[in-house]
Amino acid sequence: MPSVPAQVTPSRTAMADPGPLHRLDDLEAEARLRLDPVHRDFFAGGAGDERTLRANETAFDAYRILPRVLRGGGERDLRTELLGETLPMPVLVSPTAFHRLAHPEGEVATARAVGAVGTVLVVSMASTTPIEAVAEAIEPSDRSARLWFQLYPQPDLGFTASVVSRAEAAGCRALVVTVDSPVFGRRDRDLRNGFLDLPPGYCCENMRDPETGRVRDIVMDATLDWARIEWLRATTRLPIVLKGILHPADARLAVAHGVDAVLVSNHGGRQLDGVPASIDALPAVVAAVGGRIPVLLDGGIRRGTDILTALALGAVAVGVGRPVLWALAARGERGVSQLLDLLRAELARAMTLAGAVRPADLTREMILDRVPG
Ligand SMILES: Cc1cc2nc3c(=O)[nH]c(=O)nc-3n(C[C@H](O)[C@H](O)[C@H](O)COP(=O)(O)O)c2cc1C
Ligand SMILES: CCCCC(=O)C(=O)O
Repeated sequence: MPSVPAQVTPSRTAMADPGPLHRLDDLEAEARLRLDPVHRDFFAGGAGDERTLRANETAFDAYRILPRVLRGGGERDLRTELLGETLPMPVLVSPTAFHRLAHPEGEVATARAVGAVGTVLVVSMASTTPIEAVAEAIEPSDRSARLWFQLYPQPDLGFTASVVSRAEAAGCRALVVTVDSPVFGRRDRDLRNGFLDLPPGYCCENMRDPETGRVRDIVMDATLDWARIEWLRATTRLPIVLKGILHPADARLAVAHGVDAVLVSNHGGRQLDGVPASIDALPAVVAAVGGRIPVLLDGGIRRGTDILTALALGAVAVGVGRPVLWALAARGERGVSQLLDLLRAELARAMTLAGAVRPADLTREMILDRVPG
């Protein structure tokens, strides 16, 4: 397998205290200074012409918040019920691969930071730290991160079952099955950069064969179908979240197959270019599901007002992907905590200004859509 060409050596000297974080955007700028440009392109990039990647963020421009006033309420309460648990806020960390390319402490640093706020970290199947080590890193804390495990179902059912068992044994509380990747998206930046595999010394630790210790490649399986979801349903007692639902008909099928939640996502614009921005696909999925299971969303969430918009349009919670990688690369564990604190503070302020005390107070009528730019 080709390794990554040597590029700049990111500066990893002892980080001075980066100070407070005022804007999420600052993290990306700081990360750019520290990351190998090839890895930065892998994190930042999308498929094809990156139309969907851009749309994920810009689509929020077409929505306006119609606030209510004189509703009082004092302190905001961001607590969110999801899959039988109470999260401190409606924000999850979406699964992203290869955190050790962002920071030497990788997924362990991410998990500790997520633990500090006690929300959900969806650990990628393509994590560069084994799920057991991620779980151990957060064990001693009383405000632990809740770990969910993201799965690319593999054609080898025995191996898939063994990965699911590992996730269960490590204490993961849900299985997030990615269904938008029957084949890998075509990503021009990575092709140009020759980034086809992890550099020496890193691997997808969750792909280690329990018997041989050999690390398998992740297979994007074009035979994946609803029968395999039924098989998974019968294989695990963990709640199953389908990640990568965009079509309302698929959302209805998800409900019919006993899935516990759907995550409206286009994989951060990295799979099929030309699909709608996640926020634009959300309302039809919410309508199709009709409250029977929770609907989550990721893609382009960068501000508290983006979270507010998604919740008002019917999402129960949202995920963030790239911002976590920028935070990790820029400031390590502290950066990820600062990012989550910033999103929480921005959401609380936006809710206060919009007259909502709790997420449940955010309703469809508070959003005007198709506002011309
Ligand atoms: C560098 C990178 C790696 C990703 N790796 C995975 C992955 O391993 N599994 C997965 O289901 N989604 C993966 N995703 C998609 C994210 O879970 C999420 O859907 C997306 O990043 C959300 O959009 P955002 O980056 O605009 O927040 C990845 C995204 C990025 C940017
Ligand atoms: C095999 C790694 C998959 C990571 C991924 O899902 C992505 O880059 O979007």
